[in-house]
Amino acid sequence: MAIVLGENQYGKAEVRVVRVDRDDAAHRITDLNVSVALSGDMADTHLTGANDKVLATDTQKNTVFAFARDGIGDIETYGLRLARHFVESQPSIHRARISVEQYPWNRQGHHSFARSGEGTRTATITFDGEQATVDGGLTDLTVLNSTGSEFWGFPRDRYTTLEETTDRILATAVSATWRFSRAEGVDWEKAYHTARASLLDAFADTHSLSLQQTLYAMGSRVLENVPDITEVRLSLPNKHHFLADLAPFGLDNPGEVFHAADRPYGLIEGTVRRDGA
Ligand SMILES: O=c1[nH]c(=O)c2[nH]c(=O)[nH]c2[nH]1
Repeated sequence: MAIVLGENQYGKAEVRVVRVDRDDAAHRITDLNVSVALSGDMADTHLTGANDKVLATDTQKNTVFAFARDGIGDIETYGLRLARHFVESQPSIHRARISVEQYPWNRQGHHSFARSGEGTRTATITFDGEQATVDGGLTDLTVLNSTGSEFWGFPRDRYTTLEETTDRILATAVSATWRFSRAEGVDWEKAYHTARASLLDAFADTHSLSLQQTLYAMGSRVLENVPDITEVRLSLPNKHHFLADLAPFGLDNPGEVFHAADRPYGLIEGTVRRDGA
């Protein structure tokens, strides 16, 4: 039986780069975690150890910092620059994938910032020498509705103990990834902020009969508001809040005291796309 090398990729993961823009008295901070994954003509290094086609991951890390010297701008543009550079400068590299996480900081003063808990912006850019693909997104955007959520009408079998409810807390930490229809001519900044606001608005104003229904509403809202986005993938952990039983202490609990359970949690995932995308 012959043994062959299968799919492979390599790169520097989680390069933490922080840029300070000092053009004005009010500085700006760009705080990123950048991962590079390259693939191409890498058989030799795996089969014989010849490294003449291997752009060192250390060089990749240096490139991430060097490209930040000219300014970073939005992470989609920065990722596109890096992806194109690796493929176009190294004949042995046929495909690059750049994944970027951006941590938000809120301004406290001209040169003082507080790390914000309002989610992490993400972008993944791939370039194969001809075609570039851009996925935007966000993670860790934690949201909660203290009413306006029901869950009932589900099947009951011998193992079902969950009570039906017409008023519960609905909470989740949103992870979303959206696919852009093109890699040029998009206002990435505007698209990100519109998509993010769409997710938040749809979460807040959907009277929820299930987290699945809320997921669909959130994805639809993004597609309605951002024409350049063709598909939204959502991963929504159901952060359960169980009404605490205070009866043993002789106390009632009219929906005021909850146990915020950590695990297990329901995990609701789905894709909402334009028909034909
Ligand atoms: O919104 C929900 N969807 C479910 O599929 C589910 N399952 C469950 O136990 N609680 C919930 N809530």
